[in-house]
Amino acid sequence: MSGKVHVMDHPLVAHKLTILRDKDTSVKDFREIVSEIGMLITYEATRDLPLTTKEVETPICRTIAPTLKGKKFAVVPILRAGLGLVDGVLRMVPSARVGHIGMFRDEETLEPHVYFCKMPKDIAERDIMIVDPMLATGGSAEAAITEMKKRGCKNIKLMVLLAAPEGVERIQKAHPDVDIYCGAVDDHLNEHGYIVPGLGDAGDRIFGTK
Ligand SMILES: O=P(O)(O)OC[C@H]1O[C@H](OP(=O)(O)OP(=O)(O)O)[C@H](O)[C@@H]1O
Ligand SMILES: O=c1cc[nH]c(=O)[nH]1
Ligand SMILES: [Mg+2]
Repeated sequence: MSGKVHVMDHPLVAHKLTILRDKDTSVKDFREIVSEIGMLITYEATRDLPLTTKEVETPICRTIAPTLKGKKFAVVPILRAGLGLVDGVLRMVPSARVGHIGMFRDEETLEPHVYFCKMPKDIAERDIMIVDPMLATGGSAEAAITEMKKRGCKNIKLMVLLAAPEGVERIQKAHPDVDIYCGAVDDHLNEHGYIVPGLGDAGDRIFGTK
C-alpha cells in the first residue's frame, strides 16, 4: 500500500500559495509566507501526536488536562530551500531537534547528490518531518528519505508546499511507508524539471539569489 497524500484543503493555505506563485511577490513576503504555510501544514501533520494527561490547577479548580506525550520529534530541511520551512515547524513544535541534509541536483540528469548531512545523535529514535518547498521529480526527497532510513529512522513524513504528480508517484513507489503533506498538487513538470504552474525556483525566491 502506498503512503497517503494529505493535500491541505484550507482557504488560508490556498490564498497564501497564490501569493507565493505571483512572480512579483517580494523576497521578504515570499519568505514570511513560506514560514506561515509551514506552520499551517505542521498543524495538520501533527494530528496524530500522542497525548497523555496531567493535573493542573486553574484559577478555578484542579483538573486533569491533555498534554503532549513527550514524543521525540525532528525536522529535517533539505538544503537549501527547506530551511524556509523550519521556522514554521519550530513555532508549532518548539522542542523539535533540527537535522540538515544538503542536496544538489545534477543539472543534466536532475538526479540528486547528498553533499552534507548533520543529524542529532538520537535521530533513529525520533519521528522525522523532512521539509522542502518543492517536490518536483521527487529525486531529492526520495534520496533524503533513503538517507534517513540508513540512519535507522522509521517514522518519516514529508512536508512540501507544492508537489508535481510525478514526484508524488515516485515517493509513493520508493517509500510507500511515508505520508506526504502538501499545500497543493500542481499540473505537471516542464522539460526543465520545474513544477507547472508552480512558483519558480523556491530557493532563489526565499534567499533572493536571482
Ligand atoms: O524533486 P526534485 O526534482 O529533486 O526537485 C526538487 C528540489 O529542487 C529544489 O532544490 P534545488 O535543487 O533547486 O536546490 P536549492 O534548494 O539550493 O535551491 C527544491 O527545493 C527541491 O529540493
Ligand atoms: O519548480 C521547481 C522544481 C524544482 N525546484 C524548484 O525550486 N522549483
Ligand atoms: Mg533551487
